[in-house]
Amino acid sequence: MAAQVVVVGSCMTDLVSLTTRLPRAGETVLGHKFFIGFGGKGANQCVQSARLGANTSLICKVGKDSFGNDYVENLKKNGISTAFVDQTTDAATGTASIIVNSEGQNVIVIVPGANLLLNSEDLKRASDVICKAKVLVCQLEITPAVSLEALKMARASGVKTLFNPAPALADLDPQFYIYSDIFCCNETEAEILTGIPVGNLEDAEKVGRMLLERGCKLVIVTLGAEGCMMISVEEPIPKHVPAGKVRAVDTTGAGDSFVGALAFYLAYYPKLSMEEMIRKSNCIASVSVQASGTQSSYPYRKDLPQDLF
Ligand SMILES: Nc1ncnc2c1ncn2[C@@H]1O[C@H](COP(=O)(O)OP(=O)(O)OP(=O)(O)O)[C@@H](O)[C@H]1O
Ligand SMILES: [K+]
Repeated sequence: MAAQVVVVGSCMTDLVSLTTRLPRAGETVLGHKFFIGFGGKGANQCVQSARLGANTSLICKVGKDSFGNDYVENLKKNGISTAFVDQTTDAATGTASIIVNSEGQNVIVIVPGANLLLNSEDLKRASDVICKAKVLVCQLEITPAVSLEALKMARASGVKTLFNPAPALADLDPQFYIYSDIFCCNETEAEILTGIPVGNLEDAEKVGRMLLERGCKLVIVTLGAEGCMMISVEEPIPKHVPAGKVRAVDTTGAGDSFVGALAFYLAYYPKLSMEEMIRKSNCIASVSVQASGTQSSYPYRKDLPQDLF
């Protein structure tokens, strides 16, 4: 079965230590808990899509090391095709070393490692899968030029492109706007890209109009508990799509849950209106904020209200 949702993006192993306080330079502190999590925006989005029932393939690079081996296992457990997951000896699997103190403050070191070695050759090897997809999803945790090339390959084959400009780059190549059918950013990314601080719906609408002018066909700005703002060339009057009220315990990874869910609806329910797809994706992301962690908080189709399908 060909993958309907193809993600070109990152895998990161999260190494999380919990301590009472953060160490100062040169200091050693004793932590009380350690755990390893699977993260990276590309993999997160792919996992959420797969858990909703999408046939998925992730195009990425990890190290030929124990973290890389474990990551491949994790993708397989989620039913994701790993045919284009490459393991390299030239760099380590991407890691995020995270220390969290009892006030919830953190310090984080990200080493992208193998993610930055994903290249044009890897895309060419996967071109058949990219060109036969319904939806291609990209972010910016790999070399941006590689993401852009993947978007161009998809566009040339009439594959819908969903681009999440995260983490944001102030000097984003303007071609990204043109090659994104759907450009989906959060408030921080919106501000870095446009210089407009987003504190409310009106600000998000201004961002949306500016990004349409830059060449996007459809812009979504996610607004946390407020849901999303959408605006498109076809429907230039901005719409607010609210999220349901829930008790949030940990919003980490909500943006990736939203993007993964949206990719699923674009691929499998193309006749739904965009507003309805966003409403359903809000529902799924709002489930993820009610559990801790990133992928560990992403819901499976069997545990969701069946009217979402
Ligand atoms: N408190 C909340 N209640 C309900 N839904 C939420 C809440 N926070 C986030 N969501 C859902 O998740 C989506 C994405 O959230 P947000 O805009 O915070 O993304 P983000 O900043 O990229 O997230 P993160 O960086 O924490 O992964 C929202 O559009 C909404 O659907
Ligand atoms: K979460």
